[in-house]
Amino acid sequence: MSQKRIAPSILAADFANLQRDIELVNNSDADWFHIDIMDGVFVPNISFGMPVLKAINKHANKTIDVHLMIVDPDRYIKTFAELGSNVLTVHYEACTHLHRTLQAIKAEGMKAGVAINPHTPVDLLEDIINDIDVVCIMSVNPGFGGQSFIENTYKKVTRLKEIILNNNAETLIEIDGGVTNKNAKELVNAGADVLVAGSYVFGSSDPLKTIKDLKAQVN
Ligand SMILES: O=C(CO)[C@H](O)[C@H](O)COP(=O)(O)O
Ligand SMILES: [Fe+2]
Repeated sequence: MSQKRIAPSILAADFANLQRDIELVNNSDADWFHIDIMDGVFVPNISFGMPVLKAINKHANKTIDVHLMIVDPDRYIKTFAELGSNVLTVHYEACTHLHRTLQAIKAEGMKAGVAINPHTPVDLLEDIINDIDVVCIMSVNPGFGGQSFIENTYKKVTRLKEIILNNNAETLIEIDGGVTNKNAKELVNAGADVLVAGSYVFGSSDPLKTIKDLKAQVN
């Protein structure tokens, strides 16, 4: 079985010491940088935008996983490719022509991700599962870090794994929101491949050790 990945969410980093926190992730057992872009329209919060991603990319030496919480993401696919994104994830709820959006992301050389809100059933992705590289199951309502994990997520992971296997797809399952050492193992047992962790990592007294322990716990 392939290694489970840990993706620290930079939303929870110390922005006044961004380079330090990026180097910390570089030197850790983490696999991906998870970058949350919020527009204040799709979600009731604004995080940061292109100049900050550009600065992150200058120092980061791991896969850049960009989670777009913005309306009409097609407008910025090319820009995010130019900024060095490796995985570009759009929200199911923000796309009218999701299949076309995924094709456009791949045409720019990136892996294509689809995030779904807690109220969106995973079954809605079945017909396009072979076109999706990563499904990001939101285990909180998007917009903020530091929220409590929604327990119904386990059921969604199990069902999505079934859909992936039934269709011989190679899609990765990513979980985003409220991930800690309390739910990581059960998520992976249900079929999760990538665990995003923001406040659990950067809010801990020793983020390097927290990442190391989380990675060891799920592998
Ligand atoms: O997409 C997100 C919020 O919309 C973040 O990636 C997520 O909240 C991670 O933060 P935490 O681990 O603190 O819940
Ligand atoms: Fe996210």
